[in-house]
Amino acid sequence: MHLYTSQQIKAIDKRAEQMGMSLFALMENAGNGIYRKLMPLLNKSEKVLILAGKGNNGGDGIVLTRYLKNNGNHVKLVFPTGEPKTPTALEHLAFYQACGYEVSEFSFDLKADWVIDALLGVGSQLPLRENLAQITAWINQSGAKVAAIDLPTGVSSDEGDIDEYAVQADYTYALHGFKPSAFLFPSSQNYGEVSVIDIGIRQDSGWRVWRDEDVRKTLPKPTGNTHKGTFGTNLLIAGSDEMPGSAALAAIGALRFGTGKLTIATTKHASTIIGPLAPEATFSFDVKSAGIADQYLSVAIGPGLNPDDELETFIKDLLDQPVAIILDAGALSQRKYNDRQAPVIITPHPGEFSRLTGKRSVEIQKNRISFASQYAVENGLMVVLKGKYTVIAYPDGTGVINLTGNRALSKGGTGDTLTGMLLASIGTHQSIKAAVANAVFIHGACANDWVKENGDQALSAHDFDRLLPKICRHYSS
Ligand SMILES: NC(=O)C1=CN([C@@H]2O[C@H](COP(=O)(O)OP(=O)(O)OC[C@H]3O[C@@H](n4cnc5c(N)ncnc54)[C@H](O)[C@@H]3O)[C@@H](O)[C@H]2O)[C@H](O)CC1
Ligand SMILES: [K+]
Repeated sequence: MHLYTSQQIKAIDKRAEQMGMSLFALMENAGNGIYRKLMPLLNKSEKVLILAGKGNNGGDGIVLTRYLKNNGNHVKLVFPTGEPKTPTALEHLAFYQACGYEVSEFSFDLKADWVIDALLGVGSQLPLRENLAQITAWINQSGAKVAAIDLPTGVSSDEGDIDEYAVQADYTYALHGFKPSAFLFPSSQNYGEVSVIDIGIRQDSGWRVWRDEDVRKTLPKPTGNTHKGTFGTNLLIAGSDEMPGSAALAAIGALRFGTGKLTIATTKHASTIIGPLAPEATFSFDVKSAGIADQYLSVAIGPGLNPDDELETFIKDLLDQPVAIILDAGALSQRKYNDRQAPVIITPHPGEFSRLTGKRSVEIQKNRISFASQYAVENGLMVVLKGKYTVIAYPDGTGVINLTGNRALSKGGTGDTLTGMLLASIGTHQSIKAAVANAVFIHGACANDWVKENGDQALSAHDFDRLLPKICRHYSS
């Protein structure tokens, strides 16, 4: 479940060849792997049309055709843009023909139940040239089920850009690993259901998808030997007279995700509203940044706070303290993060990230992974870039993509709950990377559980109060 850019794939192919694994063998593994995934979906009576391009993506299509023919499926191989040009695709074509199999003429009158898009892969450069746009437009209106090899033709590999006539796939078989565009916008919408095909090379990417098994492996198990002080005291600086609820929602997230002791720094008025919703918390009405590290294990600041000069000065001083800090909402602004040893985590949604970086939200959505990673590395912090496919970028250049969550989360207050969960999480986990990824994963998993029985529009952030106990139990048992 790793991610690779087109450049990385090219380097991997080269290295594999130097190590003795030929491109011919990799292409064989690719075509065979796709065949195995596709077989259970295909009905023997269905007609399959393989559209192969001139590069190695077309070569994968040639191998797939051979396996389908060997199996007795109704399958035609066509080269709508001309015969293959790369040496490896030509070698596979020669073997295909030596097996006694033929290449058919392409025509817009061909009919099929399945179209396999083997036109362009990671070697593609947008926009579509020559007659390709005509062919992809024909695929999209053919009414056939469409499976794309590696990526849908007309979709960029590493960015969210798509050609106007990009293939709209039902299934995409990504080779060796996901390409970034599977999790970017609008490109991800062209992929359909994506799965990764193992082509026999070791996985070595610094970026991957955070999966169920990662959560089960890293989520702390109850040891029976803990007390309220085991995980230290967490400090939540949140809530104002006008926005007391944000602090309450963050407190629910923290308390339900493992905080042993929680102190909330807020206004007296806000405390009267927060108190009944989070009676376990204690309050501080005059918090000072000096000495915070001696009293608290970690600090989250921002939900329900107004971004003003006073807050900015406070945060600057806070950043000098050797304590883990989570910055959200009102605490997110453009600033310098001088060399700090203790971790900083920022949790912007694309609009907030746009304010931090000066980049437009559409550009951010097209490049969520690379922009988040660049910001994390340059500033030495962790970025949780929220939204569908939340990106978690670590300061060492690695990162993970989270796939849990759904539309139900697009509600005010759910982000506050996540901030509280992150605050609790970094106190209970051994690894801070896993702490952040698990909080994001479980937060999304709560929303997934919610929509099993409820309307997505009906989720409110305070529902996490009862969703979290169930979902935590599910992943820690
Ligand atoms: N390690 C792996 O993952 C392996 C993947 N394989 C497959 O190989 C392709 C990449 O092959 P490559 O030959 O580099 O590129 P393409 O097949 O994507 O196409 C290049 C071909 O297309 C022309 N072209 C590019 N852009 C356009 C455009 N916009 N319009 C028209 N024509 C275009 C270009 O000029 C070239 O002629 C990868 O995706 C996998 O499918 C290997 O099989 C095994 C190892
Ligand atoms: K393709």
